[in-house]
Amino acid sequence: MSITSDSEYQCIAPIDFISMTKVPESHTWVLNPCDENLLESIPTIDLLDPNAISLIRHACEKWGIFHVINHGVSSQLLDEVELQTRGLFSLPFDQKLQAFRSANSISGYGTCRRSCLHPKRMWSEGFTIVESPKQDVHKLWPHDHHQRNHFCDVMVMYRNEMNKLAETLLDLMFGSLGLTQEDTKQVKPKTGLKNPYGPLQLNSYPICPDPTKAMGLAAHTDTSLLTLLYQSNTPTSLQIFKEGIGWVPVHPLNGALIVNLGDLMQILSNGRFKSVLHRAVVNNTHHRISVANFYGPPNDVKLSPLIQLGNLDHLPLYRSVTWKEYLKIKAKHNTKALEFIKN
Ligand SMILES: O=C(O)CCC(=O)C(=O)O
Ligand SMILES: [Fe+2]
Repeated sequence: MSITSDSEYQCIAPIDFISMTKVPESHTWVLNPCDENLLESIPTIDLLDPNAISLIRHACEKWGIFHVINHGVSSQLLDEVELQTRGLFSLPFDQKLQAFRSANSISGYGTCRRSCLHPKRMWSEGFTIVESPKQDVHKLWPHDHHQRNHFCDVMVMYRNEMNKLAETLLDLMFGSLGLTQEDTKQVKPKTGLKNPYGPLQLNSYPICPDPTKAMGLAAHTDTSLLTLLYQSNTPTSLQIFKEGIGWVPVHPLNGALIVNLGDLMQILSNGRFKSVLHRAVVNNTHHRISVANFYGPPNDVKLSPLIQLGNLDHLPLYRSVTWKEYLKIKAKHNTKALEFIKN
């Protein structure tokens, strides 16, 4: 496994959102809204653009997030991933609970792992795939082996495509800092391992009777090196926090994938690239889904700012940590975690 178990987090079961006609007290948040009329928007990078490398560097320094187009992942595969994800979350609630994740595991059905860090619950449910999804999927469709096999095949294919794309993007990002593939090879997942990559997270945001009072996914940064996110073409839900502006909406862009930087990238780049604070809100007309592929190094590789290489010639801002150690710090300090490994 390339990630720690979630014993640091308490497992909290979702509720049956379909049966809710109002937002219960347990799920009521006070939201500081986002200005939907903002003209600012995240950059879009065309991977076929000859200037892609410098555009990526600019996007990573200024935004920590961008849309990527001409990424080489087929629209048929993206459509199928959305269809399968919708199929899973449309199962009866009792059926989904059969695959409820246990206290010492990450995989399966449940609420966002960070739910227990907040006094109120979120308006979302998730399904996490760490190694093979086979066991959990068996609990969801016990009598339909065709459906089970198809779901697993689609998700495995998608993960492979995402990890290939993440690798390409990582080379471009590191390359833009003057780092070579040799410099960075130890922080990349190792294909020889049983399960070299981070988890795949399927997110579902059911229709909400009062979106002004509910939170889909609370503000957080990802711990990964980078996250590749697919979002359904439903009303805008993802928002990022930009210093000096506030919450900026990330509108769906047909065929594009979202690339967002995680804390490990901020550490490796010695703060040159920023991990992005983001959250998801909900709506009262459409069931939204998103699929996040968290890409990162093997669990036990020590990561420190790559200052002696490339053109990161400053004192290291962060001490070295493994992904596993950092997840423990994150479970305790959430969005303040990076402060705790500052030199
Ligand atoms: O649903 C989204 O747009 C965001 C998902 C996300 O941030 C996550 O899974 O970490
Ligand atoms: Fe995230």
